[in-house]
Amino acid sequence: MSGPHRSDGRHRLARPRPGGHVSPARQAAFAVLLAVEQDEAYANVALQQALREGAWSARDKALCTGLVYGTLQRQRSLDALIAPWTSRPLGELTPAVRVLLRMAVYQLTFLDRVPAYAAIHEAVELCKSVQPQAAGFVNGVLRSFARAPSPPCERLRALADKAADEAEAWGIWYSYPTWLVTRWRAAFGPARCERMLAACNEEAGLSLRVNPLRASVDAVVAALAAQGVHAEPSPVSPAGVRVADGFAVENAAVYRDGWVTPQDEAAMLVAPLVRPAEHRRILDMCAAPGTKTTHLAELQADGGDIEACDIHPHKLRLLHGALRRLGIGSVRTRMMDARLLPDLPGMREAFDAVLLDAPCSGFGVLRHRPDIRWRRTPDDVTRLARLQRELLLAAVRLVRPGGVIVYSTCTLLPEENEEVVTAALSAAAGAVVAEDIRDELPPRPRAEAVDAPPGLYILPDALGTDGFFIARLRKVRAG
Ligand SMILES: C[S@@+](CC[C@H](N)C(=O)[O-])C[C@H]1O[C@@H](n2cnc3c(N)ncnc32)[C@H](O)[C@@H]1O
Repeated sequence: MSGPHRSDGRHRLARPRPGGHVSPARQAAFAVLLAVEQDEAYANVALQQALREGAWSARDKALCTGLVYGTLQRQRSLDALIAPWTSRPLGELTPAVRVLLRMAVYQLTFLDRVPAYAAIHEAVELCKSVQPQAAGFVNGVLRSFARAPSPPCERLRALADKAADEAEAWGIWYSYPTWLVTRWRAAFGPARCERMLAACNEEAGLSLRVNPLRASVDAVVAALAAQGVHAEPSPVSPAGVRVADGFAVENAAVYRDGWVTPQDEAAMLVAPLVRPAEHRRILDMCAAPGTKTTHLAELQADGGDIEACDIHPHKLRLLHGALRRLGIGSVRTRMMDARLLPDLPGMREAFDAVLLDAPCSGFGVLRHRPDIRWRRTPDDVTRLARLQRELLLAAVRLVRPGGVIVYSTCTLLPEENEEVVTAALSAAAGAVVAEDIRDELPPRPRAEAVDAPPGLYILPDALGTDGFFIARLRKVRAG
């Protein structure tokens, strides 16, 4: 393979080899951030790969993760803070120097427990190992930054106050692209928008969905307690368990033995709305890596008939692994563009229920994917909305009269959500109608869900979960 990209999105990480002492956490964080900056690596994939490659203490793992996610998340704020201290615009520096400055200024600004000398010294040592001629420059910028009289947060506030308008000011202060702030303000109102901006910068907790084929919520809580891990039933989903920070679930028996699947609690609300117990033949159109497919099968006690489709073979392999681990036998998989499914023989109106958990811009999962905010553009949103409309129209052709379609995304833009469903309702000319799903939600999300007819949102500031949009349509006549 010639370039840095591989078909599964994984990356070759070039580790720097500094001469002076640099903690393994900072070395690895730098390698991941550089891969994101210069090779457009996905941060979560590159980070997982880096963490798999070493024997990590829990402390180093947490520091590395915090540095990668924090630096990416706060990138706009950091760039604004750094700009006054460099003679050249940041965009003209090499990716390595840009990343080193951001990583160090992130520590100097947002991490109270990291001493300034450690952040600066290790940035300079790392610089010597990758671009020695720039080490003096990095040292000078960081020392001047650290010596400035006012605290960095005050300086950031002053920079935000100078912005042209409130959306730009929040973009600098909370570190988001202005276009996204503008759209959230328009969709959810200024007060809610500001709460969402703050919430998506919080660290995500770990939640697990319990596989009822193998265990109960109480049994999982007890098994974890026996290992000294605090867990408690989720207040959001009856299938969920919240687990204490820092728990490495992939190494735990409850995971290996198929008792649990890591899943955000808002995502756990989607599959029950398909009403799997009432619908035997279900199509999951965009299924991989299968977190919701397996939930559907669990809710059918593995006694239904589920077809799971996805366009990407490497993601379908993850789904196959999940089926094996969870002991599920009622799911068949198919690799293809789901928009073409209605053209296959025997597929038209063949399903009692269809789940379309559509590919989307992902702005509801910023806590897990902080780099998305810089990666996605308004053009991506327009392109995704077109794909979503086409997929939903295919879903209408695939479900039988009387059956249901659940449409969900983990993004928070009307263009990809209520506008997609509204367009499908009008294109279907009365063949499908929207259903009110609020009363079928568990009590906490029922109280917190925000109406966005023909669907609803679970917003990320409400329950400490990711943000989701969910709508359900029922086919009332053939068409
Ligand atoms: C939001 S993810 C699905 C997540 C999955 N439902 C889960 O809970 O694990 C969207 C998926 O759609 C797939 N996809 C994108 N375009 C597609 C298409 N035209 N047909 C089928 N799958 C597609 C992507 O590969 C991705 O796995």
